[in-house]
Amino acid sequence: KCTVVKDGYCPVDKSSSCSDSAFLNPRYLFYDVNPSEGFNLRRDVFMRLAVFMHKFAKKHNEWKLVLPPWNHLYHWKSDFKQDHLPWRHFFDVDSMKEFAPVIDLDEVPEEPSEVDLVYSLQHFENAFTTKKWDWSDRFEIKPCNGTFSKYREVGSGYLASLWGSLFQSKDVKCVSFQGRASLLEELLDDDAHIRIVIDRAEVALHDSFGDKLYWECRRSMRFAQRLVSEANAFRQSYLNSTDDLDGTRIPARWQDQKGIVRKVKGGLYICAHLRRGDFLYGRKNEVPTLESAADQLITVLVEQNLKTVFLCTDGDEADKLKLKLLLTGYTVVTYEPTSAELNSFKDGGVAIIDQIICSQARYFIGSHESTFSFRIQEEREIRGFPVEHTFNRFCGLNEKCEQPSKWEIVF
Ligand SMILES: C[C@@H]1O[C@H](OP(=O)(O)OP(=O)(O)OC[C@H]2O[C@@H](n3cnc4c(=O)[nH]c(N)nc43)[C@H](O)[C@@H]2O)[C@@H](O)[C@H](O)[C@@H]1O
Repeated sequence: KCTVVKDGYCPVDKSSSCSDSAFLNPRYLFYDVNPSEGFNLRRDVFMRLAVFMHKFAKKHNEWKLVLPPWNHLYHWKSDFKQDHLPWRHFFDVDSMKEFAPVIDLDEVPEEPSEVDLVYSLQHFENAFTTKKWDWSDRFEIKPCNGTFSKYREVGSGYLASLWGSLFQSKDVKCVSFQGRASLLEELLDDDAHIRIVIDRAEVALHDSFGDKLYWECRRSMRFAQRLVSEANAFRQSYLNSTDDLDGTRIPARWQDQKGIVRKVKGGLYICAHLRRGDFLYGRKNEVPTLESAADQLITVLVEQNLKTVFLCTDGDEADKLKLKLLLTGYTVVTYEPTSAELNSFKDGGVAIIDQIICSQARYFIGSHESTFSFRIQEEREIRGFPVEHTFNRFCGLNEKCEQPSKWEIVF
């Protein structure tokens, strides 16, 4: 049954009777991210590791990258618990497996409560304060800085909280780390352990941001089909938008997409991603007042000769109502799940549905330095929108406003 050794590894789900030593003696690379990071930065951290695994697995096909379950994130405001969600709740993990050997935690045989070793990444001390900065890629096992308090010595090992569960680790090593994720290869090469955790994985950087491999990995991150279906049904019902009408259809398999022609029109609406929440104080100069946001939207609507805005925001009901009033004469559409739908999709799924609807709009305007907006821009790049219809953002009232960098897709 182990049919494929394409690109040097067998996709794990097709491998049950493979006699390859990789399947007889699998090794698992777990990872975790600083708990305060949001959903869309976590997706970016995943990509850094997935690109690394894509290359590493060609030489060491016994390794699988284990996707850390999603635990209730700070931004998930619904009051029901949203813990231990596997990646397949949000993403098409089978599609992701076609890029790199990744598995959800519950696919690890005998889900472990014990790992062999945690490498906890940390920045070099004074890395950002000394004037003489050493830019070279490097790492060094060092005494642990603040993050070490996360690990408690118990008996001959350690107890650690990883992705919201308690784990025992035989050992913990802190690694001052500076550079690309592929530097991890040197750490793993010298190691004979079976279950290794890379904690604070966000410290590792992209091997190469925005190159062909980056985009292959990004294209493989298709959303879970039920979220796509829900977004598509909503588009059809409330925005008269379908892939065929809008010309936004892409091949069913990401591997079959060979390029884009930047002629895609999209649905007859603009999408506004208006980040509020913690941005109201964290990015207060760049967040527009609602009056200013409405003015900026009217300018775009007139320019694009459109009458409809799909509003996607983490603002509250009062914000949405006020914006609707400020846009009287235009139609403002929002995706409002029933409580049963919210319970089923969860806050993260609803956010993805918002993102999917935005990725199909004729024109997109997002929020300054929001990774939520960045991921929408990437989806639109995959569909082939003209760049000027994608890389736009709201400006703060008194800000010297620069538009976002144009990170164009590469095949
Ligand atoms: C500055 C940093 O910005 C980072 O936010 P930023 O990149 O926008 O993007 P995220 O890291 O994804 O965090 C924002 C979260 O807020 C919710 N959210 C934001 N906008 C929308 C929306 O339009 N629709 C829906 N349904 N949900 C939204 C959603 O849960 C999303 O994952 C933060 O994660 C960090 O904590 C920090 O504040």
